[in-house]
Amino acid sequence: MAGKTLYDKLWDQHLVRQNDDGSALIYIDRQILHEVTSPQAFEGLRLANRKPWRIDANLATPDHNVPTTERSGGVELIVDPVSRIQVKTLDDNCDAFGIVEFKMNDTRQGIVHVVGPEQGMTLPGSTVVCGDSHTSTHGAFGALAHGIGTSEVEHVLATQCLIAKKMDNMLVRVDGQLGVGVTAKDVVLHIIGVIGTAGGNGSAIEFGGEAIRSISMEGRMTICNMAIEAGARVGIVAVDQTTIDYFKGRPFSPTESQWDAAAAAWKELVSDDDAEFNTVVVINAADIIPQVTWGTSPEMVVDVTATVPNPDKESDPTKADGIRRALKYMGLTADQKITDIQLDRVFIGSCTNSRIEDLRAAAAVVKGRKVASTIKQALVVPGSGLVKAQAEKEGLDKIFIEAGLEWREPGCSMCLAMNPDKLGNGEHCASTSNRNFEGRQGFGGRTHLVSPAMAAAAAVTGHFIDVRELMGY
Ligand SMILES: CC(C)[C@H](C(=O)O)[C@@H](O)C(=O)O
Ligand code: SF4
Repeated sequence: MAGKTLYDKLWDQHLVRQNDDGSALIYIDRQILHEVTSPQAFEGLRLANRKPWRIDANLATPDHNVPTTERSGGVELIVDPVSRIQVKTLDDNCDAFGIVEFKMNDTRQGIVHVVGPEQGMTLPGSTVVCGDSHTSTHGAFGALAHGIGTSEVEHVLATQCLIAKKMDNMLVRVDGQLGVGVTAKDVVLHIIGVIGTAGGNGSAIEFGGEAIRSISMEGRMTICNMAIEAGARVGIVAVDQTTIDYFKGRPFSPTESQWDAAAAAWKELVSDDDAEFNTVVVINAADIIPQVTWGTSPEMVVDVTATVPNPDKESDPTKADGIRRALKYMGLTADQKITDIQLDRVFIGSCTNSRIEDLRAAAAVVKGRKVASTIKQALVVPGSGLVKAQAEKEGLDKIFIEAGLEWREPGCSMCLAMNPDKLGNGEHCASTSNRNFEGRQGFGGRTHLVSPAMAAAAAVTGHFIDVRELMGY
């Protein structure tokens, strides 16, 4: 019998019951909650007169609707009534049910997918869910993590179990070493360019290979974060020493007396050498250079040195139509150079790229430079209050402010238009987030997905530029 993949192992370790119809019941170790997808779940509990089954398995924080400007005035200062009610409702529900919540003005508040790992709430070998598609982020730690719907949030709160169906196994192997100035974001955008936004449908993608092994935990989170953009609900990376080192001393990590046993168990969280995957995709790290999306789907991505595609050169009529539509929405012309795209705003943040390493990368580029005069706004939004504090300790805030970027409070911010940070109609934004759908960052807004270093380079030049060229790598 063939060996097991990491996904198989995690599944088997959490399987409570396998049903004949293919569905199964799996045990959920941790649930993370935010204000958008939890209100009806709590309401459901109330109506059924239930309590959460294991209160301390949950952690909550508001992120999507919080303003990122000065907010010491508390929840009442949220102008939009729907946003205000959502944040207040999360506060009230967590108070009522006794769930630990990092409220808006708690220094530990932030984007759920930054806060969970940072606190050690997400652990290797655990199952983690959240009513949010980018829960795939947590798979970077060798955890089985994916987004769930609101009714499932209620089910997990009530029973600590989830009805699920086992996915296929897919391996995306990135062989060789990444070049200087090429980051995890470029890797995942390149992968999506190769396999497409439906490439991972129905699969749990394990990211492996030499290049992935050499990437930090922050970078692995960036990659797993966008597994969902490749069609997979689950992205996963095997545990190694980098993973284990990340958890030392985090608030919810195993304590001193349990540490050795935990670390020994975590080391087993790798796919067996003879494990069989349903699909294997091999990518050569040397082929990856900084990436920029030009269209309205993450798979519409090219090298920064390339040109915008020409629909007349596309033989598949459906694809040609898709390119035409995207070019129209994006206000771009076929064959235009990517480096000729002028930008209006820059957004450095989101659960894809708002961790300390991302901020360091962006700061290294803007240091000693100024935001181009044609840029209306360049925002830096740390993923959590703790990331913000660390960045300030390192003086990164001063570098950003000095260069003319705005230094904000943590939250989802301009990743999606659920708070005051939005694009204007027709504006182009170099964004480190994960989705470039029509209207994602504001009505008529035009999103280009890039790495933090590339966004920073765009901020100081006003257009896309190969960051390796700017930095003289
Ligand atoms: C609001 C939430 C349900 C949504 C998600 O599930 O991903 C959001 O976080 C997003 O990125 O679009
Ligand atoms: S930062 Fe963006 S992608 Fe991440 S959870 Fe918030 S809205 Fe979703």
